[in-house]
Amino acid sequence: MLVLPKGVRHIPGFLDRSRQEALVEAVRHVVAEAPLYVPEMPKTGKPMSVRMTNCGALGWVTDRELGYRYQPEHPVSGRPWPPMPDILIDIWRAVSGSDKTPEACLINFYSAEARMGLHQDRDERDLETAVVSISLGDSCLFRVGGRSRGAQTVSFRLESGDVVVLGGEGRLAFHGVDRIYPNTSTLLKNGGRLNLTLRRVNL
Ligand SMILES: O=C(O)CCC(=O)C(=O)O
Ligand SMILES: [Fe+2]
Repeated sequence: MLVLPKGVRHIPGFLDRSRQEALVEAVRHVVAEAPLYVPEMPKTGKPMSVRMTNCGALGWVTDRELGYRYQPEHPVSGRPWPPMPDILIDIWRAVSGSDKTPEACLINFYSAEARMGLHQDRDERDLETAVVSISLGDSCLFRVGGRSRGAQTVSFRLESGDVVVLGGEGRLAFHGVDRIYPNTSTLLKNGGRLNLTLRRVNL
């Protein structure tokens, strides 16, 4: 049996197909207002392999000059992020264990070749409230470990409709996406994987 690090919760199949479809529709509206863009790593300017956008009051962005941060506007269009759809707030209420409302939803789009290296989510002022992560579309191999980079990690598949909660001792767990499994879902017409992470940013 797979033992997850303390505070890391995997909820397989949390969203049924019709809620997944509703969420994809909501993401389409967000992306129409706030297009996916290619984020750059701090200092090197190396492009990340995922494309990103956000909804909610604040969005997580990165570029060479200013690095990782939250800001209220899209870095390319300069416009405010679209509001957070109610369906996301409902999911947050159901699983986050927090009375506060999420301020940020980062939307990551992974094509077949995209990955995300092992990292901690620590650009928030609030490092206590859980991070809630929703997977849609193609499956991926997700890896999660402890609070130090060198700690042992476990890997498992995330499928469309799964939710992962990083809370409590798991809030600062290192995690990443090692690979996408192409053509494993029919949810997104053109394939790929969407990941939505809901976060509280300010205390
Ligand atoms: O795609 C995922 O499942 C994880 C995304 C992630 O870790 C992040 O956006 O910080
Ligand atoms: Fe993360």
